Amino acid sequence: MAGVRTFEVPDRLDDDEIARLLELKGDRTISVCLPCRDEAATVGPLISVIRSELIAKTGLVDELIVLDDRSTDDTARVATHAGARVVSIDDVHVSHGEGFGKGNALWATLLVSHGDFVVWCDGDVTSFEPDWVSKLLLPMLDDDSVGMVKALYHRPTKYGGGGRTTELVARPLMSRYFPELTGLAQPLSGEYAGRRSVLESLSFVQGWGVEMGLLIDIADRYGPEAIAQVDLGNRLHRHRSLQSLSVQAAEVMATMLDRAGHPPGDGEVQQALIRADGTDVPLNLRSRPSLASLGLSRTSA
Ligand SMILES: O=c1ccn([C@@H]2O[C@H](COP(=O)(O)OP(=O)(O)O)[C@@H](O)[C@H]2O)c(=O)[nH]1
Ligand SMILES: O=C(O)[C@@H](COP(=O)(O)O)O[C@H]1O[C@H](CO)[C@@H](O)[C@H](O)[C@H]1O
Repeated sequence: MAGVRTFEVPDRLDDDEIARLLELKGDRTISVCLPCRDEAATVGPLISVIRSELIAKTGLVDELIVLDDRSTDDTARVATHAGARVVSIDDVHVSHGEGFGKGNALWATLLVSHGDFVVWCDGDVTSFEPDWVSKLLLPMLDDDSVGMVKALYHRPTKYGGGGRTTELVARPLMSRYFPELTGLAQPLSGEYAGRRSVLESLSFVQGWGVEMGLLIDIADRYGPEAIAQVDLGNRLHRHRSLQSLSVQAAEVMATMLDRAGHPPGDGEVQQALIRADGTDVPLNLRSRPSLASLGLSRTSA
């Protein structure tokens, strides 16, 4: 069975490898986008290192955007001060209607960025290395048939393993319905790169189902071999409570079951996670249409 491809990359990219990467890039452009909701505590150093190592030093990255998703902390000020272009989600909503969630933020970054390739990174990562961006780009710059590159990493924390939603929801459902994706170690990883022409052809689930939706749709449309993964080493990030993660799990599950052809049965469809005390949390299962379907495509990298 065809599946996703794992590309070997060196632990550290030396000057020769960076030079080769720049040659492969040619005159194509690269955007790094950070979706952020209340990430003032961690986003500054991320921006600084991307600016100094990937923009000023090598010129690999052409554009750095922080998408501020209604932060109530100092994210916008910190990000502006560190040198990112900060886009408020409210400005996107003025022209495209209101949305919510991580997927909505990612879709907005695709809309406002210009790169032929887009690299995403979560704003709460504290183990970021500039090589991550280079490694995520390598397979796509080298091979035109690769449309998306996901990070594969190790999580040296007490939570261990692949992450709780990954191991308890995404992986079991991949095994059952999408075996062609099971080779992906970190399907939910927030660090990944995409080819604009591919990304613009896809709709984006607005909530936490966005990563699984994109992967399933790319495999369906372009074949699983259009998806690659590269090893980025160790990753550290903030951990949510189980209570909060259960909403993420419910949205990932709903996205996967919908795409597997198992939407909820007849009768009233529950679009909420119902807790034992009877309270319910609405699930964010709406989608943003592909940019191509809106006539908003930019390039064809
Ligand atoms: O509605 C949302 C939810 C998340 N995020 C951002 O998406 C990334 C991933 O979210 P988070 O790290 O909270 O997920 P977790 O790793 O805890 O599952 C982070 O940069 C968040 O700030 C966002 O912009 N809007
Ligand atoms: O993998 C998972 O199960 C969750 C939660 O991880 P933890 O159990 O807190 O290590 O984390 C994923 O989702 C996040 C939101 O998009 C991303 O930030 C992580 O990269 C991703 O692994």
